[in-house]
Amino acid sequence: MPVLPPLPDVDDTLGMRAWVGAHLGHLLLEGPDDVRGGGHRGGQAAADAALAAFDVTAYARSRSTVLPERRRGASRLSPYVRHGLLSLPEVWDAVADGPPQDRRRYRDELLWQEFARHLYARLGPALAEPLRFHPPERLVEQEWDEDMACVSWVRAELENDGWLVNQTRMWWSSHWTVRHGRSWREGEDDFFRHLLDGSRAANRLGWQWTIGSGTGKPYGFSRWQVEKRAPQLCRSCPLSHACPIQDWPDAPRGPAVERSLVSERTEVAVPGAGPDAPVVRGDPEAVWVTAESLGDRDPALAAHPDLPVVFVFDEPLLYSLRLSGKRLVFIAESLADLSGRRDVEVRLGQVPQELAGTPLATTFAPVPGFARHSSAMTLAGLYPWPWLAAPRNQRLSSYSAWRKGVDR
Ligand SMILES: Cc1cc2nc3c(=O)[nH]c(=O)nc-3n(C[C@H](O)[C@H](O)[C@H](O)COP(=O)(O)OP(=O)(O)OC[C@H]3O[C@@H](n4cnc5c(N)ncnc54)[C@H](O)[C@@H]3O)c2cc1C
Repeated sequence: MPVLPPLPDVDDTLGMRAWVGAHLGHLLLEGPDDVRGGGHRGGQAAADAALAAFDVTAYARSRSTVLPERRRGASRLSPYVRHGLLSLPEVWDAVADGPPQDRRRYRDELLWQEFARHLYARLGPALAEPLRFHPPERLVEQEWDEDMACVSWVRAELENDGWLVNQTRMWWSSHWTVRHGRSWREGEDDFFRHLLDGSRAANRLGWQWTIGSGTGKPYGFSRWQVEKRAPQLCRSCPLSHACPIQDWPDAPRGPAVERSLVSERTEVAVPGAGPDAPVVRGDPEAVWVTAESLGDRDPALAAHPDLPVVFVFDEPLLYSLRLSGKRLVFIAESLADLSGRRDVEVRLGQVPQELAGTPLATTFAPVPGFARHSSAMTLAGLYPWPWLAAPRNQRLSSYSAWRKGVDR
């Protein structure tokens, strides 16, 4: 496949949508003609500005606030964390001077992200299987009431912005699976198509924890949470006097999984933790950046400041995923921003074929796709992933068991 034409300027919103529509539109959920951006601008400059503007004060109290938006305490940094524009260690350090309670709570959430990455590094695609308990079973399918203000509002925010606070992710996933018995795998795929921070690691962990597959305790979503976190939604709801979620859902946990991969210290080779130090086997001619690590401070990019950079949109993968255009706009903006400082070539096709024959430097990524592709490529330099706490065979049976094995 050809090298794609140069990206528009990162601030050229219309140009960027047109570029994504023209070159990637055949792979998108919405098709080529309805490409829109989400609620975050991609790129290192936007990521650095968002981190600089974030104040962790009052995070512990207001992290779960849904509305009004100005009272939300969540950092909204997740799309930048997801795509490696901000590493977990640098976000960790950025809150060092915050009030102790807020700093502790915030860092705890960063560790949940790290826990998700450890799970995915160790289990790979098996993270899509229930970890300890099967999902709760529903024998009678309840009617899904489209008029509920809370649920339809969450849906609109997901589709328009591609970002939700943690609280409403839990509402939606509980409503979907715990109350309605719908497949959590389908719900997870749907989130993945829209969320700008969508990662298999954190998304699968979030779904498994909400529906009780990780803990045996499904999270129940009912009117009570909406009244507490976003009361204006209940006030505006046409079903306010006949609320379908007035009571807690009947949420018995599913049966235990017979052979739980997280209850044993299972060693699964792919993708693993990656190298602890750079592995240099030759002279690279280019740096290959992946969607896991698009920032200027990517270790391979930083080690080779004068080399050209190459990124490949993985056509077969994107064809099967059918992502919303806003996700690819975010990635294209990130590459456009990088192009302001580096010589960036963007390609579309099968990753190993596109890069065949070029000795490359790259940063290890703890996802199965990296292991698959990189084994078929010529890697002259492989750089370590910036872990917050490197995997050392910690227990994965629960967050608290894992946390005990982490030196942070
Ligand atoms: C059903 C469900 C699906 C989810 N899917 C994703 C996903 O695809 N990608 C994703 O990054 N997060 C996911 N999360 C976790 C969490 O909701 C988001 O990370 C968080 O809402 C992002 O907003 P923020 O940056 O303002 O977070 P903050 O509250 O400011 O937290 C700071 C950072 O910590 C990390 N973090 C916070 N909470 C969690 C958590 N529960 N699990 C893992 N990491 C966390 C994120 O990197 C986040 O940017 C999901 C949660 C649920 C319940």
